[in-house]
Amino acid sequence: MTTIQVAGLHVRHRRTVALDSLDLDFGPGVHGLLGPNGAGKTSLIRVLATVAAPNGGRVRMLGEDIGDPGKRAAVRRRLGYLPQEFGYYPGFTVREFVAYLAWLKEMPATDAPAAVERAVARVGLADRIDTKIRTLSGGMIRRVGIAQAIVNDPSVLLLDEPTAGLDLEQRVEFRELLRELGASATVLVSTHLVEDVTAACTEVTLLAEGRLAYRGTPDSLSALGAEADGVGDSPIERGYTAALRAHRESPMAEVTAR
Ligand SMILES: Nc1ncnc2c1ncn2[C@@H]1O[C@H](COP(=O)(O)OP(=O)(O)OP(=O)(O)O)[C@@H](O)[C@H]1O
Repeated sequence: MTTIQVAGLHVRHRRTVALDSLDLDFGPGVHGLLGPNGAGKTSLIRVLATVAAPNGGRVRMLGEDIGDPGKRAAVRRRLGYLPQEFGYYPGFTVREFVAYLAWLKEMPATDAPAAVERAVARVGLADRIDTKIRTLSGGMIRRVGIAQAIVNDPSVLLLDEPTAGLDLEQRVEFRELLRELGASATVLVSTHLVEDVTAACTEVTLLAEGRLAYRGTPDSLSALGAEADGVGDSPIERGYTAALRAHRESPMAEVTAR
């Protein structure tokens, strides 16, 4: 089942081409979005989150064309989004902030309080729910960001570097949460931490210079690393460097292994 279809997507920031005629589709599961700095990961996630309009191309999400302003509100109610730079109100408690986001997502008022408690518990902050956000650590604030993204049980969840700032134990728990969420939702996670991809993702999409460089499973990417003599400290790191090298040597060719 395809929940997100991207066709000919083009995004420019002034003179920089961030996404260059990108075609992609995603279905339920956890999709790791990898790529070097400036590859276009954030640009893609921002278009999918409906916070940035592309310069060209089309995106269908959950059966709707998100370029159609009349369809966007219905899609947004079924979306969860954690931006790379996540804004919050430091004087709000965790409960108040996540409840505010539930309200913005137009959740029914009768369901919201229990949904807020459930989302906060899922990120391991139940004991801090009535604490002001300004008194939390950076990693805890990141977890508040994840809680607001999942409060509406989204069908599409977009997480831009969600594990940045989380300690190892939290990352391990977060991967478990990702696997749970990916059982029913389409989850896109951009990350620089390839070990998160190995542990939690069902598929890998590697972008480079605004184009698709590789698609496959974490295992197939690791296998490519062994075959193509990639460099790195783990099988998936070797796969990552091998796929990037192949893409740079022949940028029109996407290496696909499914
Ligand atoms: N607001 C902006 N103004 C100008 N250029 C931008 C802007 N945002 C992004 N870019 C450029 O667009 C390209 C893609 O950036 P993007 O942030 O999408 O990449 P990324 O893969 O998320 O990178 P990172 O891993 O560093 O977060 C880069 O060349 C970047 O410099």
